[in-house]
Amino acid sequence: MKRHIRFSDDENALLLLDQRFLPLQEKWFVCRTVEDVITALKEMVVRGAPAIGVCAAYGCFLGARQVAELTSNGDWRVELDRLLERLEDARPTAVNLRWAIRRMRAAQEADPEMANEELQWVWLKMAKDIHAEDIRINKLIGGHGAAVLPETATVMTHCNAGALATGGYGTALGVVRAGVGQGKTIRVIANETRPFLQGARLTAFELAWDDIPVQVACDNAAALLLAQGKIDAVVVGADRIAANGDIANKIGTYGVALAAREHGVPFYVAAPLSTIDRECPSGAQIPIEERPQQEVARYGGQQIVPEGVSTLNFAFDITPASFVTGIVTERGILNPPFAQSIADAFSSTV
Ligand SMILES: CSC[C@@H](O)[C@@H](O)C(=O)COP(=O)(O)O
Repeated sequence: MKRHIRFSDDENALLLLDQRFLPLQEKWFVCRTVEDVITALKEMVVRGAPAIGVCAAYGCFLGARQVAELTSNGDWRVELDRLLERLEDARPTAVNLRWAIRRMRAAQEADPEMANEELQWVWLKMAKDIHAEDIRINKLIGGHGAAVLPETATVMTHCNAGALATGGYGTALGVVRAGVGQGKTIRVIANETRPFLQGARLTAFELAWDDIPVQVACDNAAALLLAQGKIDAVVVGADRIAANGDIANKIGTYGVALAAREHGVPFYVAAPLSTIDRECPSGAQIPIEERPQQEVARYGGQQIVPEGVSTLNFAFDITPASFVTGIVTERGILNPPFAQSIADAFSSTV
């Protein structure tokens, strides 16, 4: 897969492969300000929890640069706070957004008198490091997850937890990529993932690009495919994982987990530790993003719901920890009971 998040030193801008137009068109969205990054996140130019975190880190740098141009002396810090608060609100469920901004902020708080120019330098370097680190972590996740897949496996995925949803390589699709790299014969059934069609458009696009066999199925075929014994493992990503192991992921994930449990198919969640929110005791405290009604009411630019009829557009659901076979992280696979294995993962060093 090509690199879809790039910082151009020549243009001094963040360039994002615009996922709204994939797989039909390759267009690039240019971010020069925090507002551009907020728009990119809200409009889903870029999406997927780890990718959102990487873009937020670059957004901090763009914010620091922008306030240096607009304000004088100490005022820039106040204006920067305001911009970063807005950035943090761009998408409520994906915790990597808050995680990245906190990490950037910690560097500033360590030296509160730091001049704007120096902060820009520090933050651009940090954003590039977070980006590179995410790819490295995805590869570790991939290696751990691939080890539990059979030599020949059909994997069901939901949404897109691939290179396009991360700094590169992918979490759930990182497991698939690493499995193929280990010489296993892996094919993927990608649930189409209404309404934004991340599975049909993005997962299929990036796997086909890498010559990994993939078929797209309607979301409502998932239970049938699991009942027919056609799936060896379900592997999905996560937007936020609570301290007890409850998982927030793309709407429809919970239904897939229910059917997988009923039919004895292992259900793995692949995510970096930065997706685990230890301040969130359970899934009940995870905010579920509601998106514009139009995303459900329209399909391919056409209105498909009668005018005047409202729609429900919850972007995520919560899969209880009891349905999860294992959480695949960069520190290995966490097993139930997750409250304990999550706490252990944070206390261990690699
Ligand atoms: C590696 S990405 C994991 C999740 O972020 C992914 O499965 C997902 O639900 C993304 O939702 P999205 O609304 O497309 O940002």
